[in-house]
Amino acid sequence: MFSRLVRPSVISARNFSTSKQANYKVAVCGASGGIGQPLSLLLKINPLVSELSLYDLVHTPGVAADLSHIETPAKVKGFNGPENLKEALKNANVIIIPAGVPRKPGMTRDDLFNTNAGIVKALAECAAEVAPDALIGIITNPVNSAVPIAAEVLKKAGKFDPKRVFGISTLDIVRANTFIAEAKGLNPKDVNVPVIGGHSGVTIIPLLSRVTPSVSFPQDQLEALTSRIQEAGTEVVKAKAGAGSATLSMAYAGARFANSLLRGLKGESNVIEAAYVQSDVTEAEYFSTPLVLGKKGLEKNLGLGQLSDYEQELLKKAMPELKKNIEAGIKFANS
Ligand SMILES: NC(=O)c1ccc[n+]([C@@H]2O[C@H](COP(=O)([O-])OP(=O)(O)OC[C@H]3O[C@@H](n4cnc5c(N)ncnc54)[C@H](O)[C@@H]3O)[C@@H](O)[C@H]2O)c1
Ligand SMILES: O=C(O)C[C@H](O)C(=O)O
Repeated sequence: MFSRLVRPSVISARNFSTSKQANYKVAVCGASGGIGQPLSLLLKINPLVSELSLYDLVHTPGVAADLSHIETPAKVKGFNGPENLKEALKNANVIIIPAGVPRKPGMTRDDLFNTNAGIVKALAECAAEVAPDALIGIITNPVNSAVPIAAEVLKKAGKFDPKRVFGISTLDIVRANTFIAEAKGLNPKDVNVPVIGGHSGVTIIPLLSRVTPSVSFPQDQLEALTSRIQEAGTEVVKAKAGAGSATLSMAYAGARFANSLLRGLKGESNVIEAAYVQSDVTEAEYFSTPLVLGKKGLEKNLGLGQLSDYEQELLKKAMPELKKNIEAGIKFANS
């Protein structure tokens, strides 16, 4: 169903086969926000979710009441404010974090660090205490630094398992699939573009030499498409003109990733999804590559695979920025 998330069956959730149902508690931190609300909606209609826990500083009672009227089995509860965070996260199987401020035109994702780093740190501290076995998916920017922050916090608490902490880079893949399908007149649901690296500008590395179905482009078009994928977030920030960044496409991407985590937990085989995780495939300590997901989270890192000369160059350009972002996250968490 959700492997490419929205097919018509998703809209008519009552038609879901009951054999797909399972009992997982999913918590969304930042559930009242631009991403949090549509993401929570998509999770409410996912048959693998039995309990949906909505945490934010504001508005969760209203969002929870609204979603709770949808005719699907998932029980929805809203939790407002830090005093209710523990209850919200307690025994969660999956925690998805879109809490924090988004960009305005002219800002980089790094400009969000000062505000968002502390938010991710506090949420990870609580997860370490009350949901140490949860799979944690981080949407909050800058993702390149936010994941190392969460990892360091969990390490300090003695609860870090690199198989359970993920930076959600799915939107880069969703966009790449869409743009390549448009360029070649294909149905996007049939297109798979591997995107590796991190989640900002030059650290986003689309592997257009490895698209399925196989496609090729003259060098100028290859460079233009690569650059559009790398700057797609900024394209949305500019179009929203001060009203934030991507929310709806991110909710879709976040729901697709959460669904892959849940399918893995449930024991489905061959669940493959890329994410930004602790990694030894390059000299960067965190890196996004395709992963096999399973009952304990990350089961196998599928690595870089073969890169073209152009992609090798992109990787070389990404590395200094990525390492700097990772270092900043580690330093913050330990300061
Ligand atoms: N990974 C990606 O691909 C990707 C894509 C889009 C956006 N983002 C990032 O996601 C984040 C959220 O974006 P948005 O558009 O939903 O923003 P938003 O401002 O609409 O929503 C953020 C929500 O977080 C809540 N929040 C703030 N501090 C909190 C805290 N301490 N605990 C819990 N909740 C808290 C706010 O109350 C708000 O409801 C931003 O950092 C944005 O850059 C990432
Ligand atoms: O661009 C942003 O600031 C939000 C997000 O990272 C995106 O890629 O849309």
